[in-house]
This record gives sequence, structure tokens and C-alpha cells, in this order.
Amino acid sequence: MRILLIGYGKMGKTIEQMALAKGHQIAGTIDHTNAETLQNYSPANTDVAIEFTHPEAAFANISYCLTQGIPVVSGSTGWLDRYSEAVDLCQENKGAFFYASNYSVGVNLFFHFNEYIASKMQAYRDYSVSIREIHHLQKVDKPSGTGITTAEGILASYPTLQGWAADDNSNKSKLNIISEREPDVVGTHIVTYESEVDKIELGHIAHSRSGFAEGALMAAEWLKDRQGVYGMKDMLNL
Ligand SMILES: NC(=O)C1=CN([C@@H]2O[C@H](COP(=O)(O)OP(=O)(O)OC[C@H]3O[C@@H](n4cnc5c(N)ncnc54)[C@H](OP(=O)(O)O)[C@@H]3O)[C@@H](O)[C@H]2O)C=CC1
Ligand SMILES: O=C(O)C1=N[C@H](C(=O)O)C[C@H](O)C1
Repeated sequence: MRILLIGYGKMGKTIEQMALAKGHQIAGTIDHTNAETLQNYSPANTDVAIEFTHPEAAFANISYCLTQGIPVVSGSTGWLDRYSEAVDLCQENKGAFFYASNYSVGVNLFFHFNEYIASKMQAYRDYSVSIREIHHLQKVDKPSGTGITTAEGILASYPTLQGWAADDNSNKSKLNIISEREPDVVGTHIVTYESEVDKIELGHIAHSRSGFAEGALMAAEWLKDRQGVYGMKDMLNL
């Protein structure tokens, strides 16, 4: 496949290495220094775009791909207030769009177990539930996209909770997501259920970015000849 890498930072470079090792070609790479060259890409020279950029840039990049007919896999976080617009654009243009807040297979298993555990724990009102996410110091958004997806998985079983709150333990009617930033942490997510007598935890710790890159590449191969809007549950049958 000829892959356009939109975003050539930590993720773009990890995906490039893995894609080349699997025999794919890189159609081009886009970062701040050459953002205007995105307009040179079309289905004539690109089979699929993989987009890992920035909350402020993601929607425009995804829109470009969808209006040009380039299948696009995006992993950027912090822009999902515009997700439904991207879905509409995909449908209007009969395009192909794949989005995941986290492409690691391990995290998607964690999401699955998280939903199951929440469905059981909601009956035990002595336990309060919270989420903690820890990332490297360069991360610009908080809470993490993965933290928000984890919260959504819990809230589906907790009608008594009115959404999530970022770093705010004072409002007991919301699910608190605690964000911590520390040097060199790739991505850690922990769900805690705590009562006066004990504590139950479910966690995922990424050792490197390889899991994210592998999942994004798998999604690109899977999406290439499809049309529609997809996520990891579709691809992994979870
Ligand atoms: N879904 C998942 O599995 C994962 C998602 N992520 C998310 O992916 C995104 C990128 O992460 P990461 O690679 O670590 O970040 P980096 O900061 O390392 O890289 C971001 C890249 O995007 C480029 N970029 C930023 N703004 C623009 C713009 N306006 N136009 C063109 N290029 C732009 C940067 O260019 P320049 O360097 O020139 O500024 C850089 O090449 C984040 O939102 C992160 O949360 C990360 C890991 C896994
Ligand atoms: O910015 C990162 O690094 C990561 N971002 C994603 C998120 O916000 O959930 C996924 C992963 O945790 C790494």
C-alpha cells in the first residue's frame, strides 16, 4: 500500500518504520514544515492516509482526505467535538474513515473488560469509581482520548453519574478522570473501584508505541477497500 503519513512525529515515525518493514510504501509525510503539500495527495498517488497530528489540526486533515476520496485512519485525540461532522462528511462523500482513541489491541481488550467490570460493579454502591491516566510531558491534551473512552465505557452502566470531570474530585455526581504528566511515560490507564474496606483495579500500561503503530497499520490495511465509518470494535469483533 502507498501510505500517506499525516503527522510525522513520535507516532508517524514509529508507523513509518513498521510499514516499511511490512513492505508498504510511504507516499509522503506531512508535518508543520510542509503542511501545504497535503493538497498534492489524491487517490492517484495514495491508497490510505494515517493521521496522528494535533487536536487543532486533525479535523482539517481528516476532512481533506474524505473530500478527496482518500481512506483515512486517524488516531489524533482532543478534537472529538467535531467527530460527528467527520462522520457526516464521510457519508456525504461515500468515503472511508477509521477512528480510535487507542489502536493498541491490549487497550481494546482493556476497554472490553472495563465495560464488563462496570456492568457488575454498578450494583455495589459502597465502591466509588475513578480513572487515572499518566502520559509523557509533551502530551498537549487532557484527559487522554483513551481516558475519555474508558469513562464512556463505565458511564454506560452508571446512569446515576452525570458524565465525567477532569481532575475534579469535588463533584460526586461525575466520574473523575485524574491526569498526570511524567517524563517518558508512553501511556498508562488505571480504573479504580474503592470502598472503605478494599480496592479493585484494572489497568493497562504501554511499554512502547509499537502497539499503537501496529494497530493503526492493521486498521489501514483493513480499511483500504471498505467504505463507511469504523472503529476498533468493528475490526477486532470485540
Ligand atoms: N490513537 C492512538 O492509538 C494514539 C494516539 N495518539 C495521539 O496522536 C497524536 C500525535 O501524537 P504524537 O505522534 O505522539 O505527537 P508528536 O507531537 O510527536 O507529533 C505530531 C505531529 O503532527 C504534526 N502536526 C501538528 N500540527 C500540525 C499541523 N497543523 N499540520 C501538519 N502537521 C501538524 C507535528 O509537526 P511538527 O513536528 O512540525 O510540529 C508532528 O509531526 C496526539 O493527538 C496523540 O494523543 C498518540 C499515540 C497513540
Ligand atoms: O499522546 C499520547 O502519547 C497518547 N495519546 C492517546 C490518548 O490520548 O489516549 C493514546 C495513548 O495513550 C498515547
